[in-house]
Amino acid sequence: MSDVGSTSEKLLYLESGWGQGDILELLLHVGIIILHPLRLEILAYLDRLLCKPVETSLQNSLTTASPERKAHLSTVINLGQKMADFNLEKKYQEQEETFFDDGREIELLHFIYSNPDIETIRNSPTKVLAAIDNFARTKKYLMNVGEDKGRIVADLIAEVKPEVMVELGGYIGYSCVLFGDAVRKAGGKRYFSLERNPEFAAVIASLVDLAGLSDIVKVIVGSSDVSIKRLHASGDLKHIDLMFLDHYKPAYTTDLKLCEELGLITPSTVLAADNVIAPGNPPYLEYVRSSVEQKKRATKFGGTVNGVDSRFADKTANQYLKREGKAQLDETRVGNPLLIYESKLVNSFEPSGVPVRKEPSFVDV
Ligand SMILES: C[S@@+](CC[C@H](N)C(=O)[O-])C[C@H]1O[C@@H](n2cnc3c(N)ncnc32)[C@H](O)[C@@H]1O
Repeated sequence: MSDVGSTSEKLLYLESGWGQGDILELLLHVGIIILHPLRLEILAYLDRLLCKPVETSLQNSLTTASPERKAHLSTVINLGQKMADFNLEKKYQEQEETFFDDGREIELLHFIYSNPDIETIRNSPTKVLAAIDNFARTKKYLMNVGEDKGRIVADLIAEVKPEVMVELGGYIGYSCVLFGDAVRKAGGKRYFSLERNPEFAAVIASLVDLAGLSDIVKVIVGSSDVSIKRLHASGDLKHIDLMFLDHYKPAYTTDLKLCEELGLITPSTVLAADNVIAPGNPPYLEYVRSSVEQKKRATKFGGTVNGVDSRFADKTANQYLKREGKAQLDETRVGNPLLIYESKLVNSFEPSGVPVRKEPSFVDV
Protein backbone atom coordinates (compact mmCIF):
# COMPACT_ATOMS: atom_id res chain seq x y z
CA MET A 1 0.00 0.00 0.00
CA SER A 2 2.75 2.44 0.91
CA ASP A 3 4.25 1.83 -2.54
CA VAL A 4 1.11 3.15 -4.06
CA GLY A 5 0.90 6.20 -1.84
CA SER A 6 4.43 7.24 -2.56
CA THR A 7 4.39 6.50 -6.26
CA SER A 8 4.20 9.61 -8.34
CA GLU A 9 5.11 8.58 -11.86
CA LYS A 10 5.74 4.87 -11.50
CA LEU A 11 2.73 2.75 -12.33
CA LEU A 12 2.05 -0.65 -10.93
CA TYR A 13 1.88 -3.45 -13.41
CA LEU A 14 0.01 -6.63 -12.70
CA GLU A 15 -0.26 -9.65 -14.89
CA SER A 16 -3.81 -10.27 -15.96
CA GLY A 17 -4.13 -13.32 -13.68
CA TRP A 18 -5.75 -11.79 -10.60
CA GLY A 19 -5.74 -12.66 -6.92
CA GLN A 20 -3.13 -10.20 -5.67
CA GLY A 21 -5.09 -9.72 -2.49
CA ASP A 22 -5.51 -6.64 -0.38
CA ILE A 23 -3.45 -4.19 -2.35
CA LEU A 24 -5.41 -4.98 -5.46
CA GLU A 25 -8.66 -4.70 -3.57
CA LEU A 26 -7.63 -1.25 -2.39
CA LEU A 27 -6.51 -0.11 -5.81
CA LEU A 28 -9.62 -1.35 -7.48
CA HIS A 29 -11.69 0.37 -4.87
CA VAL A 30 -10.15 3.76 -5.43
CA GLY A 31 -8.52 3.65 -8.80
CA ILE A 32 -8.77 3.72 -12.53
CA ILE A 33 -7.53 0.71 -14.38
CA ILE A 34 -5.98 1.35 -17.73
CA LEU A 35 -6.30 -1.64 -19.92
CA HIS A 36 -3.30 -2.70 -21.92
CA PRO A 37 -3.28 -5.60 -24.39
CA LEU A 38 -0.64 -7.57 -22.48
CA ARG A 39 -0.97 -6.45 -18.94
CA LEU A 40 -3.11 -4.30 -16.76
CA GLU A 41 -1.73 -0.99 -15.62
CA ILE A 42 -3.19 0.40 -12.49
CA LEU A 43 -3.00 4.13 -12.14
CA ALA A 44 -4.17 5.11 -8.71
CA TYR A 45 -6.39 8.12 -8.37
CA LEU A 46 -8.41 8.95 -5.31
CA ASP A 47 -11.72 10.68 -4.95
CA ARG A 48 -11.36 13.58 -2.57
CA LEU A 49 -13.68 11.95 -0.10
CA LEU A 50 -12.23 8.52 -0.21
CA CYS A 51 -8.67 8.92 0.91
CA LYS A 52 -7.43 12.41 1.39
CA PRO A 53 -3.98 11.72 2.92
CA VAL A 54 -2.55 10.22 -0.26
CA GLU A 55 -4.46 12.34 -2.69
CA THR A 56 -1.62 14.64 -3.72
CA SER A 57 0.96 12.06 -4.64
CA LEU A 58 -1.58 9.99 -6.47
CA GLN A 59 -2.99 13.01 -8.24
CA ASN A 60 0.58 13.69 -9.34
CA SER A 61 0.75 10.28 -10.90
CA LEU A 62 -2.25 11.25 -12.96
CA THR A 63 -0.99 14.65 -14.00
CA THR A 64 2.48 13.37 -14.82
CA ALA A 65 1.23 10.37 -16.77
CA SER A 66 2.26 10.46 -20.39
CA PRO A 67 -0.28 11.64 -22.97
CA GLU A 68 -0.46 8.07 -24.27
CA ARG A 69 -1.40 6.80 -20.84
CA LYS A 70 -3.94 9.55 -20.33
CA ALA A 71 -5.42 8.69 -23.68
CA HIS A 72 -6.19 5.26 -22.32
CA LEU A 73 -8.54 6.49 -19.65
CA SER A 74 -12.10 5.34 -20.01
CA THR A 75 -14.27 8.08 -18.67
CA VAL A 76 -17.90 8.24 -17.73
CA ILE A 77 -19.51 11.61 -17.45
CA ASN A 78 -22.76 11.48 -15.54
CA LEU A 79 -24.89 14.51 -16.12
CA GLY A 80 -26.47 15.87 -13.00
CA GLN A 81 -26.81 19.36 -11.60
CA LYS A 82 -24.70 22.49 -12.13
CA MET A 83 -24.93 25.23 -9.56
CA ALA A 84 -25.07 28.10 -12.05
CA ASP A 85 -28.37 29.98 -12.08
CA PHE A 86 -30.97 28.80 -14.52
CA ASN A 87 -32.37 31.49 -16.82
CA LEU A 88 -36.15 31.20 -16.30
CA GLU A 89 -36.86 32.79 -19.69
CA LYS A 90 -35.45 29.63 -21.20
CA LYS A 91 -37.73 27.32 -19.24
CA TYR A 92 -39.49 24.65 -21.30
CA GLN A 93 -43.25 24.11 -20.92
CA GLU A 94 -44.26 21.90 -17.98
CA GLN A 95 -43.92 18.17 -18.55
CA GLU A 96 -47.44 16.74 -18.69
CA GLU A 97 -48.58 13.23 -17.76
CA THR A 98 -48.26 12.28 -21.44
CA PHE A 99 -45.28 14.21 -22.72
CA PHE A 100 -44.23 12.48 -25.94
CA ASP A 101 -45.60 10.37 -28.80
CA ASP A 102 -48.91 12.23 -28.82
CA GLY A 103 -48.39 13.99 -32.14
CA ARG A 104 -46.24 16.84 -30.81
CA GLU A 105 -43.17 15.61 -32.70
CA ILE A 106 -44.94 16.15 -36.05
CA GLU A 107 -46.40 19.43 -34.74
CA LEU A 108 -42.81 20.52 -34.15
CA LEU A 109 -41.97 19.96 -37.82
CA HIS A 110 -44.98 22.03 -38.94
CA PHE A 111 -44.02 24.74 -36.45
CA ILE A 112 -40.47 24.96 -37.78
CA TYR A 113 -41.21 24.64 -41.50
CA SER A 114 -44.03 27.21 -41.36
CA ASN A 115 -41.63 29.80 -39.97
CA PRO A 116 -41.52 32.73 -42.46
CA ASP A 117 -37.73 32.81 -41.87
CA ILE A 118 -37.24 29.15 -42.77
CA GLU A 119 -34.63 29.99 -45.42
CA THR A 120 -32.45 31.71 -42.82
CA ILE A 121 -32.74 28.63 -40.58
CA ARG A 122 -31.59 26.27 -43.32
CA ASN A 123 -28.01 25.01 -42.92
CA SER A 124 -27.69 26.61 -39.50
CA PRO A 125 -27.58 24.04 -36.66
CA THR A 126 -27.76 26.90 -34.12
CA LYS A 127 -30.96 28.27 -35.65
CA VAL A 128 -32.53 24.82 -35.90
CA LEU A 129 -31.83 24.31 -32.19
CA ALA A 130 -33.27 27.76 -31.42
CA ALA A 131 -36.42 26.84 -33.35
CA ILE A 132 -36.79 23.58 -31.40
CA ASP A 133 -36.24 25.44 -28.11
CA ASN A 134 -38.80 28.02 -29.16
CA PHE A 135 -41.41 25.28 -29.69
CA ALA A 136 -40.63 23.66 -26.34
CA ARG A 137 -40.76 27.02 -24.54
CA THR A 138 -43.94 28.36 -26.12
CA LYS A 139 -45.93 25.30 -27.26
CA LYS A 140 -45.22 21.91 -25.72
CA TYR A 141 -42.56 20.29 -23.60
CA LEU A 142 -39.99 18.17 -25.44
CA MET A 143 -37.77 15.61 -23.71
CA ASN A 144 -34.55 17.08 -25.12
CA VAL A 145 -31.23 17.22 -23.34
CA GLY A 146 -31.62 21.01 -23.61
CA GLU A 147 -29.21 23.91 -23.70
CA ASP A 148 -27.53 23.55 -20.30
CA LYS A 149 -26.78 19.85 -20.28
CA GLY A 150 -26.20 19.98 -24.03
CA ARG A 151 -23.41 22.53 -23.59
CA ILE A 152 -21.62 20.20 -21.18
CA VAL A 153 -21.53 17.43 -23.77
CA ALA A 154 -20.68 19.84 -26.61
CA ASP A 155 -17.68 21.05 -24.57
CA LEU A 156 -16.73 17.45 -23.96
CA ILE A 157 -16.83 16.79 -27.73
CA ALA A 158 -14.52 19.76 -28.33
CA GLU A 159 -12.12 18.26 -25.79
CA VAL A 160 -12.29 14.59 -26.80
CA LYS A 161 -12.47 15.26 -30.57
CA PRO A 162 -14.23 11.98 -31.36
CA GLU A 163 -13.85 10.60 -34.84
CA VAL A 164 -16.97 8.50 -34.26
CA MET A 165 -19.72 9.35 -31.80
CA VAL A 166 -22.85 7.33 -31.05
CA GLU A 167 -25.99 8.50 -29.33
CA LEU A 168 -28.52 6.08 -27.91
CA GLY A 169 -31.94 7.72 -28.14
CA GLY A 170 -32.33 10.56 -30.65
CA TYR A 171 -35.99 11.58 -30.12
CA ILE A 172 -36.60 14.61 -32.40
CA GLY A 173 -32.92 15.34 -33.00
CA TYR A 174 -32.00 18.09 -30.54
CA SER A 175 -28.92 16.33 -29.19
CA CYS A 176 -28.19 14.98 -32.65
CA VAL A 177 -28.07 18.45 -34.26
CA LEU A 178 -26.13 19.96 -31.35
CA PHE A 179 -23.59 17.15 -31.00
CA GLY A 180 -23.40 16.29 -34.72
CA ASP A 181 -22.40 19.91 -35.37
CA ALA A 182 -19.89 19.78 -32.50
CA VAL A 183 -18.36 16.55 -33.83
CA ARG A 184 -17.98 18.08 -37.29
CA LYS A 185 -16.38 21.23 -35.83
CA ALA A 186 -13.98 19.01 -33.86
CA GLY A 187 -12.89 17.28 -37.07
CA GLY A 188 -14.91 14.09 -36.52
CA LYS A 189 -16.21 11.83 -39.28
CA ARG A 190 -19.47 10.23 -38.16
CA TYR A 191 -22.31 10.74 -35.70
CA PHE A 192 -24.69 7.80 -35.37
CA SER A 193 -28.08 8.61 -33.87
CA LEU A 194 -29.84 5.40 -32.80
CA GLU A 195 -33.59 5.82 -32.43
CA ARG A 196 -36.13 3.04 -32.07
CA ASN A 197 -39.31 4.93 -32.98
CA PRO A 198 -39.43 5.28 -36.80
CA GLU A 199 -41.59 8.39 -36.63
CA PHE A 200 -39.14 10.13 -34.31
CA ALA A 201 -36.26 8.97 -36.49
CA ALA A 202 -37.95 10.58 -39.51
CA VAL A 203 -38.21 13.84 -37.56
CA ILE A 204 -34.51 13.64 -36.68
CA ALA A 205 -33.59 13.03 -40.33
CA SER A 206 -35.68 15.99 -41.45
CA LEU A 207 -34.11 18.37 -38.94
CA VAL A 208 -30.60 17.04 -39.58
CA ASP A 209 -31.14 17.77 -43.27
CA LEU A 210 -32.47 21.25 -42.46
CA ALA A 211 -29.41 21.91 -40.30
CA GLY A 212 -27.11 20.84 -43.16
CA LEU A 213 -25.62 17.96 -41.21
CA SER A 214 -26.56 15.03 -43.45
CA ASP A 215 -22.93 14.49 -44.45
CA ILE A 216 -21.86 13.57 -40.94
CA VAL A 217 -25.01 12.32 -39.19
CA LYS A 218 -26.49 8.92 -39.85
CA VAL A 219 -29.85 8.16 -38.26
CA ILE A 220 -30.30 4.47 -37.51
CA VAL A 221 -33.85 3.25 -36.94
CA GLY A 222 -34.36 0.34 -34.58
CA SER A 223 -33.75 -0.87 -31.08
CA SER A 224 -30.27 0.21 -29.95
CA ASP A 225 -28.98 -3.31 -29.23
CA VAL A 226 -30.04 -4.60 -32.64
CA SER A 227 -28.60 -1.51 -34.37
CA ILE A 228 -25.29 -1.73 -32.49
CA LYS A 229 -24.89 -5.40 -33.48
CA ARG A 230 -25.73 -4.65 -37.12
CA LEU A 231 -23.42 -1.63 -37.37
CA HIS A 232 -20.63 -3.69 -35.84
CA ALA A 233 -21.25 -6.71 -38.09
CA SER A 234 -21.27 -4.57 -41.24
CA GLY A 235 -18.00 -2.90 -40.24
CA ASP A 236 -19.61 0.56 -40.22
CA LEU A 237 -18.90 0.85 -36.51
CA LYS A 238 -15.49 -0.37 -35.38
CA HIS A 239 -14.85 1.82 -32.35
CA ILE A 240 -16.82 4.30 -30.29
CA ASP A 241 -14.84 7.36 -29.25
CA LEU A 242 -17.70 9.04 -27.46
CA MET A 243 -21.13 7.67 -26.59
CA PHE A 244 -24.12 9.62 -25.31
CA LEU A 245 -26.63 7.44 -23.46
CA ASP A 246 -30.09 8.97 -23.37
CA HIS A 247 -32.61 6.27 -24.23
CA TYR A 248 -34.42 3.61 -22.21
CA LYS A 249 -32.85 3.74 -18.75
CA PRO A 250 -32.76 -0.05 -18.14
CA ALA A 251 -30.92 -0.46 -21.47
CA TYR A 252 -27.98 1.78 -20.47
CA THR A 253 -26.17 -1.09 -18.78
CA THR A 254 -27.10 -3.85 -21.21
CA ASP A 255 -26.10 -1.72 -24.22
CA LEU A 256 -22.86 -0.63 -22.59
CA LYS A 257 -22.00 -4.26 -21.84
CA LEU A 258 -22.85 -5.21 -25.42
CA CYS A 259 -20.51 -2.51 -26.75
CA GLU A 260 -17.79 -3.71 -24.37
CA GLU A 261 -18.21 -7.31 -25.52
CA LEU A 262 -17.97 -6.27 -29.18
CA GLY A 263 -14.75 -4.38 -28.45
CA LEU A 264 -16.34 -1.06 -29.41
CA ILE A 265 -15.46 0.42 -26.04
CA THR A 266 -11.79 0.63 -25.20
CA PRO A 267 -9.96 2.55 -22.51
CA SER A 268 -9.91 5.67 -24.70
CA THR A 269 -13.71 5.77 -24.96
CA VAL A 270 -15.68 8.45 -23.15
CA LEU A 271 -19.29 7.90 -22.11
CA ALA A 272 -21.77 10.65 -21.27
CA ALA A 273 -24.96 9.41 -19.64
CA ASP A 274 -27.98 11.60 -19.06
CA ASN A 275 -30.56 11.21 -16.29
CA VAL A 276 -28.55 8.91 -14.09
CA ILE A 277 -29.41 10.91 -10.97
CA ALA A 278 -32.97 11.94 -11.83
CA PRO A 279 -35.03 9.99 -12.79
CA GLY A 280 -32.08 7.86 -11.78
CA ASN A 281 -30.33 4.74 -12.97
CA PRO A 282 -28.94 2.78 -10.00
CA PRO A 283 -27.87 -0.34 -11.96
CA TYR A 284 -25.89 1.76 -14.46
CA LEU A 285 -24.17 3.80 -11.75
CA GLU A 286 -23.38 0.63 -9.86
CA TYR A 287 -21.91 -1.01 -12.96
CA VAL A 288 -19.67 1.87 -14.06
CA ARG A 289 -18.43 2.32 -10.50
CA SER A 290 -17.75 -1.35 -9.84
CA SER A 291 -14.33 -2.83 -9.40
CA VAL A 292 -13.17 -5.80 -11.46
CA GLU A 293 -13.71 -8.04 -8.45
CA GLN A 294 -17.22 -6.72 -7.91
CA LYS A 295 -18.07 -7.26 -11.57
CA LYS A 296 -16.65 -10.76 -11.53
CA ARG A 297 -18.61 -11.55 -8.39
CA ALA A 298 -21.81 -10.16 -9.93
CA THR A 299 -21.44 -12.25 -13.08
CA LYS A 300 -21.03 -15.41 -11.00
CA PHE A 301 -24.51 -14.92 -9.59
CA GLY A 302 -25.88 -14.03 -13.01
CA GLY A 303 -28.76 -11.75 -13.97
CA THR A 304 -32.21 -12.31 -15.30
CA VAL A 305 -32.79 -12.96 -19.00
CA ASN A 306 -35.12 -10.46 -20.66
CA GLY A 307 -35.87 -8.81 -17.37
CA VAL A 308 -35.75 -5.23 -16.17
CA ASP A 309 -33.93 -4.55 -12.90
CA SER A 310 -36.51 -4.30 -10.13
CA ARG A 311 -34.99 -1.03 -8.88
CA PHE A 312 -36.60 0.82 -11.77
CA ALA A 313 -39.98 2.36 -11.02
CA ASP A 314 -42.87 0.94 -13.07
CA LYS A 315 -43.15 4.24 -14.91
CA THR A 316 -39.57 3.96 -16.15
CA ALA A 317 -39.85 0.27 -16.97
CA ASN A 318 -43.08 0.79 -18.93
CA GLN A 319 -42.27 4.12 -20.54
CA TYR A 320 -42.31 2.75 -24.08
CA LEU A 321 -44.86 -0.02 -23.50
CA LYS A 322 -47.52 1.63 -25.69
CA ARG A 323 -45.42 1.34 -28.87
CA GLU A 324 -42.80 -1.28 -28.23
CA GLY A 325 -44.51 -3.77 -25.91
CA LYS A 326 -42.69 -5.26 -22.94
CA ALA A 327 -38.98 -4.51 -22.93
CA GLN A 328 -36.70 -7.39 -23.90
CA LEU A 329 -33.34 -6.87 -22.28
CA ASP A 330 -30.60 -9.43 -22.07
CA GLU A 331 -29.49 -8.95 -18.50
CA THR A 332 -27.12 -11.91 -18.68
CA ARG A 333 -24.54 -9.85 -20.57
CA VAL A 334 -21.25 -9.67 -18.72
CA GLY A 335 -19.54 -6.92 -20.71
CA ASN A 336 -15.81 -6.67 -20.24
CA PRO A 337 -15.28 -6.79 -16.46
CA LEU A 338 -11.65 -5.73 -16.87
CA LEU A 339 -12.66 -2.23 -17.93
CA ILE A 340 -12.90 0.19 -15.05
CA TYR A 341 -14.36 3.64 -15.44
CA GLU A 342 -13.38 6.92 -13.94
CA SER A 343 -16.69 8.50 -13.07
CA LYS A 344 -17.47 12.21 -12.81
CA LEU A 345 -20.73 13.90 -11.97
CA VAL A 346 -21.33 17.10 -13.90
CA ASN A 347 -24.09 19.16 -12.36
CA SER A 348 -26.67 20.86 -14.50
CA PHE A 349 -30.32 21.74 -15.07
CA GLU A 350 -33.15 20.08 -16.90
CA PRO A 351 -34.52 22.29 -19.71
CA SER A 352 -37.61 22.70 -17.51
CA GLY A 353 -35.35 24.56 -15.06
CA VAL A 354 -35.52 21.79 -12.48
CA PRO A 355 -32.13 21.17 -10.88
CA VAL A 356 -31.44 17.48 -10.77
CA ARG A 357 -31.43 16.28 -7.18
CA LYS A 358 -27.97 15.48 -5.98
CA GLU A 359 -27.05 11.98 -5.03
CA PRO A 360 -26.24 12.06 -1.31
CA SER A 361 -22.97 10.17 -1.36
CA PHE A 362 -21.57 11.37 -4.66
CA VAL A 363 -18.41 13.39 -5.06
CA ASP A 364 -18.64 16.48 -7.25
CA VAL A 365 -15.79 17.03 -9.65
C1 LIG B 1 -34.96 11.22 -23.77
S1 LIG B 1 -35.29 10.83 -25.42
C2 LIG B 1 -33.80 11.31 -26.22
C3 LIG B 1 -33.59 12.78 -26.27
C4 LIG B 1 -32.46 13.20 -27.18
N1 LIG B 1 -31.23 12.50 -26.88
C5 LIG B 1 -32.22 14.68 -27.06
O1 LIG B 1 -31.64 15.09 -26.08
O2 LIG B 1 -32.60 15.42 -27.96
C6 LIG B 1 -35.20 9.09 -25.45
C7 LIG B 1 -35.39 8.49 -26.83
O3 LIG B 1 -34.87 7.16 -26.80
C8 LIG B 1 -35.65 6.36 -27.66
N2 LIG B 1 -35.42 4.97 -27.25
C9 LIG B 1 -35.89 4.34 -26.15
N3 LIG B 1 -35.44 3.10 -26.09
C10 LIG B 1 -34.66 2.92 -27.16
C11 LIG B 1 -33.88 1.84 -27.64
N4 LIG B 1 -33.81 0.68 -27.01
N5 LIG B 1 -33.21 2.01 -28.79
C12 LIG B 1 -33.25 3.19 -29.45
N6 LIG B 1 -33.95 4.24 -29.03
C13 LIG B 1 -34.65 4.11 -27.91
C14 LIG B 1 -37.06 6.87 -27.46
O4 LIG B 1 -37.90 6.52 -28.54
C15 LIG B 1 -36.83 8.37 -27.31
O5 LIG B 1 -36.97 8.99 -28.54
